[in-house]
Amino acid sequence: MTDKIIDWMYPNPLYLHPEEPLKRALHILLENNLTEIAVVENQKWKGIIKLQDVVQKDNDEKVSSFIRSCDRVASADLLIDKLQDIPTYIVNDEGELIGEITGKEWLHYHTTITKELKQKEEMLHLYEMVFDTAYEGLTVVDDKGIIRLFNEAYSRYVKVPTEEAIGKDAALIIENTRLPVVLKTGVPERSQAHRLQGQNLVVHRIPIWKDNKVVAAAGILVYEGVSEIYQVIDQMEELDKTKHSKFTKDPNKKNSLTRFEDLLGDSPCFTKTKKIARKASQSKAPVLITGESGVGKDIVAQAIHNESPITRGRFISVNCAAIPEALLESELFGYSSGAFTGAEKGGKPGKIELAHKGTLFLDEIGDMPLTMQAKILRVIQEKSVERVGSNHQSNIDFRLITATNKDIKQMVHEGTFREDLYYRLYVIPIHIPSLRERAEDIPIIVSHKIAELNNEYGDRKTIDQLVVQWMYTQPWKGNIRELINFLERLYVLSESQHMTLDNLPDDIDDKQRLSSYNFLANKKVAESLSEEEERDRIKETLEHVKGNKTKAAKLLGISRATLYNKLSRYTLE
Ligand SMILES: Nc1ncnc2c1ncn2[C@@H]1O[C@H](COP(=O)(O)OP(=O)(O)OP(=O)(O)O)[C@@H](O)[C@H]1O
Repeated sequence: MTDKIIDWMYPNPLYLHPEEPLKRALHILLENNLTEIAVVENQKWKGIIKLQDVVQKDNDEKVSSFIRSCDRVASADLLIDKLQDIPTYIVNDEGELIGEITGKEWLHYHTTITKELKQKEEMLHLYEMVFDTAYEGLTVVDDKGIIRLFNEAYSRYVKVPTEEAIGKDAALIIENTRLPVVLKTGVPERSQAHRLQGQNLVVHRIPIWKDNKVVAAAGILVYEGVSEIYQVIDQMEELDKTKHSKFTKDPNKKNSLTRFEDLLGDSPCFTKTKKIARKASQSKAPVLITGESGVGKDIVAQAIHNESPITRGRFISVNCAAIPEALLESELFGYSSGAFTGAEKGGKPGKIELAHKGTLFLDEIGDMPLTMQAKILRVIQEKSVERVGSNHQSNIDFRLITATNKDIKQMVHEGTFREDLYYRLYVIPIHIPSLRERAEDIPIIVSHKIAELNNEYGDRKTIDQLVVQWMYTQPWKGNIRELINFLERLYVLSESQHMTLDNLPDDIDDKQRLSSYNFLANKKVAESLSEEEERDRIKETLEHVKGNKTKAAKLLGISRATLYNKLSRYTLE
C-alpha cells in the first residue's frame, strides 16, 4: 500500500443530482449526520451543498439552486499527507467524482502508519541489538568514507570507542583500511587477511550499490584470530568427507570440477535458476537448459552432473553444432572395426557409450540434424546403442542434459525439430537469464575474475568503480563469457595498477567496443572481417599476451583448436 490517496479513499461517496428536491437532500444529510454532500451530474463533479444553506428552505426547491463551489478537491495520485482539510473530494482528469477522504479514512490512514512506524522502530531496535552484540566487528561508511555505524566488537578491535569513531573518516580510525578502495571500485573483497593492532584478522569489505552507484561500504571482521579459520576449514573438510561417504562417491573424482557454489551470482533470477538446477541434480530426469550464448549453460550442466549422487560415470559433452553432420553419427554412436575405410582397428566407442552411468551433455541440440534426432530418440526410448557398422546392441544407462540458445518450441512448429524428441528432452526445463537481466551479479563476477587474474599474474591490480558502473550499462550480448574475456583483455592491456575508464581502448565507440573484444566469437563480426583484418587482430592479440596461445584464444573468444587452425592458415606460427 502506498501513501497515495487512491489507496485510502472511500470509492463510493454519497452524492446528489442537481435536479433532485431539497427534501431528499435534507433527508440524506440528516440521516448520515453530514454537514455537506457532493453534487454530481452525468458523473461529473458539480460542487457541494451545505446543510446550513438548505435547512430552512422550501423542501420542493431543487438542489441546483444551492450548489456551492468547493476547493477541497484532489487527484487520486496525490499523497494523502498533503491534504489540508477534510472531507476532500477525489476527482479524476475527466472531472468525475471517484472517491472521498472523510474523517474516517483519515483516521484509518493515521492509525495504520502509526502502527507501521512502531513496528519499524521495533525492528530497528532489534537490528541495533544484533549489530551491537555481534561477535563480528561491523562497520558501515558512507560514500565519502565517513563512519556511520561502528559496533562494539569493531571498537574492541581498533581500540577506539564507538562514539569517537562515528562521524570520522574511516582512514583515520581503522589502520590500513581498504574501505575507501572498495568505495572507489565497487567490487567486494571477501575473506581478505588484514592486520589490525598487531593481530591478523579476516575481513570482508562489501560495497553497497544503489541505483547503479556505490552509496556506502560495509566492513566485517569475521574471526577473532586467524587460527580459528583453520579450525573452521578442518570442520568443513570433515563435513565434506561425510557427504561423500553418504553418496558413496569417489571423493577425488569430481573435486576440482564445477559445483553450484562456483556459479557466481546471487541475483534473485539467477538464484532461482540455481535452485531448480540443484533440485534437478538429485534426480535422473532429462534436463533442457536454455539461454543465450555465454550465460553458463555448459557449467550449469557440469554442476548438475558433479553434484549428482546418482551419476557416477563421466560427463561427456558433445557440441552438436561444431561437428559436421557427416561425422556426428560416428562421434555419437562410435563404429565397429571395418565400418568404413580408415576406421580404427577394434572400432571406437561413441560418446553415448562413454557416458554410460554418467551424463551425456548434448550442447546446441537445436542444431542437430533431423536424421540424427530420430536416432537419438531411439537411444532414449530403447536405452541401447548400436555402433555404426555393427548390429550388436549394448545397453546403456545415462543422464541426458541438453542445451540450446534456440527457440526449440518454435522449431517444433516449423517442423525443424521433432516434437516427440522435444517432449523427451523437456522434462526439467532450466532457463538461465542473460547478464542484462541480472546486472547486479556483475560486481561479484568482476571481483572473482580480478582475484583470479591477480593470482595468475602475481599482481595486485584493482578496478575503478566507474568501469564497473559502465559495465552495468553494456548490453553484454555474449553474456558472462564476453564479460570475463573483456576483463582479461582490460587486465592485460592496462599498464596502471588501478584499471580505469582510460584503459578502455578509445579507437572504437562504446557500442562496437564489446563485440570487438571477442570479435571472433561473434559470428557476425567475424564474418564481416577480411582475412587480412582477422590475421592482424590475431597477431596483435598474440603480441599482447606475449605469445601465450591459451590466453590469446581466451581473449579472442575462440577455442585453442580454432586458434591453431587460424595460425596455420595465416602462417603465424
Ligand atoms: N555463473 C557463473 N559464474 C562463473 N563463471 C561463469 C558463470 N556463468 C558462466 N561462466 C563462465 O562463462 C563462460 C561461458 O560459460 P558457458 O560456456 O557455460 O556458457 P554457454 O551458455 O554454454 O555458452 P554457449 O551457448 O556459447 O555454449 C565460461 O568461461 C564459464 O566458466
